[in-house]
Amino acid sequence: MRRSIATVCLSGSLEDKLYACADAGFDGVEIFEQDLVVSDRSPEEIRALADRLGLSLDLYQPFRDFEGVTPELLEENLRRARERFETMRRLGVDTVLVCSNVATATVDSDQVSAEQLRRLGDLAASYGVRVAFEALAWGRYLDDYRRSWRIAELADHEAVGVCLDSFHILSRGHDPAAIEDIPGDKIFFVQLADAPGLTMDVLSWSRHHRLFPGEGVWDLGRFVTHLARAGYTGPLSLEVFNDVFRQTDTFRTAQHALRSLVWLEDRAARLLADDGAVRHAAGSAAGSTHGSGLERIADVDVPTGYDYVEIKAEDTSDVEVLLDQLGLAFRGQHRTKPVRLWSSGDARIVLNEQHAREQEPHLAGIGFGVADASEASDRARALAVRPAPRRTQAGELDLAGFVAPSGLEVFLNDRRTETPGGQEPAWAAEFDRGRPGGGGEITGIDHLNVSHGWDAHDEAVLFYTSVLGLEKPSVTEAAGPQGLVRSQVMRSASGAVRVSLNVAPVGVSHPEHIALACTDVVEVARRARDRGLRPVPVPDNYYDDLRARFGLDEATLSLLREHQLMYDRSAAGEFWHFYTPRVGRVCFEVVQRTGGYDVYAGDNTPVLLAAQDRLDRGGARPSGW
Ligand SMILES: O=C(O)c1ccc(O)c(O)c1
Ligand SMILES: [Mg+2]
Repeated sequence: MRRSIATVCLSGSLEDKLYACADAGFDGVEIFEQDLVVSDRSPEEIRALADRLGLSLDLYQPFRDFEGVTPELLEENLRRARERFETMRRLGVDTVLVCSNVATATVDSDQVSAEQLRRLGDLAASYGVRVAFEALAWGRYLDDYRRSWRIAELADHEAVGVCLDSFHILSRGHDPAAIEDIPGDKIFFVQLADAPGLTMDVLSWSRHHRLFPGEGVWDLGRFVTHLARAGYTGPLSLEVFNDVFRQTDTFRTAQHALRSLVWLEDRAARLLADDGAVRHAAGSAAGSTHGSGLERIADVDVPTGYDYVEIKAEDTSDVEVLLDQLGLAFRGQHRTKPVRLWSSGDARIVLNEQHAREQEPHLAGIGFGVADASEASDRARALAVRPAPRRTQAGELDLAGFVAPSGLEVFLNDRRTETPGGQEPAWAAEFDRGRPGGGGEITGIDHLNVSHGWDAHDEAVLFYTSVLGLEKPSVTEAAGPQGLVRSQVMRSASGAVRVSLNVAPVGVSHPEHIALACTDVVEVARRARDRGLRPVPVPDNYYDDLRARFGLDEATLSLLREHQLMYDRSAAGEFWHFYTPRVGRVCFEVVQRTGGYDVYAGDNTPVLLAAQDRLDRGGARPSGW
């Protein structure tokens, strides 16, 4: 389907926006009126630029407060409309979005609104313009798309149809299935936005918090299937009012936006195909995706586990001290690069000193095991993800790598070899001169906690959703001394891969951590202490709180206190864990899950943040203590 975007989604001047949309690969744009009003380019110049860039101008919007008014006001509104149609003629745009009256409506009547829209339709037709009527979620009388369609139907004018905007429909909890009752050719335009699940007034939610499809809580794939079944063939257009995207780089945001549409089309096409298969089995011929115009891309190949985590620094020796204390073994040095591998069980940590001058230790890459790396790479390429540069020597495995938001490199590998200790990623054979893999208590990587700036978080959510097929079960918030840290947990359906995406407070380099799974956290902590590790200290107040919350016995509490362990419990099981101090920007967490405990001890995060802050300040207290 044609891909379009409202200029209101992006930062910059109207020309900047057009260049960025064309560069990202959009087919067309909606001109948000204010973007034109504040521009020093004439409508003719904008039209010529769009033409040169190969962009169609699909919609002019919004025309406000038209229907449900007194006869005197109607005449004034028609005069306003004539001026706008004049502008549209100069721009060469043939569809105007008219949103339901929020300010001046005094008549709550389908008949009256329909008659007034018919008058507007007559005027519009004389300019060759079509009117797409949109029910705003906060319209004075009209806030439901089913009613806007009823009114457009009553208006019974070839130049009057509806505009459907997923935000207004889904924010009110209205069932989108009734879209299928609207003839496709009367749906004149479609606007798409996702949103976070917030409880607030719909106007503020809409104007500040909309997200690109795939980044929020709504099933927009399903929404698009209703449009396809209604027979809609016009553009799918993003209309995302969002305070962050109004500030981020125009070109980057346009690319990010297009990725959301590519993902959405694929998802909707797959849902249609699945529904079609069901209908087919039930004996009906309907439901084929043929003709829906929705483009499918390569299958998603959800990672089956972590191959490795890469830490990069000019000097990684402090990290190696920590790994040794935790019981991982030095597996070897890479044959041709200043790269070293440490491991225990399936926990593989790659330490990279290549091209890392003056860099402190930080999380630089994640390797995932996938079933078919070439298919997974095709998908990433279809989603226009930038490939990661990699220098590979003859005889070395050429892993497919991609750059995730904030520069983290994600590598995908499907080549494994049998070793005496079990299966291993094939690239591990490129490391030698070390000891065999440790078979200690550490068994693998439990989860990763990665940080993004406030301006890259939503893009990161979309990356892990669209490229790797991870789900986003929950959002948590933890208060730290330097600000609130918001975390979006992303995980594979099996739980084998979990990545928690943190939004760091502005100006704070929030620690990233690698959580290692183990079979006996007390033993790991004991041995680490014998080897000189001082875990992140946990205050006594925390243990008092644990006693109050869980009624733990004194023996358990003193064991926890002795090893500076933290604890959590759910109906399904227990979670025991501790953190190492950080080295550069990274630290390690060691975790032991028992039973079916499947979350992340979110209540313990503020304890970590406060303790880490004390360590960063060298334990200094304000003077007077
Ligand atoms: O917030 C608004 O006013 C507004 C304007 C035009 C739209 O299409 C819309 O969905 C919202
Ligand atoms: Mg809209």
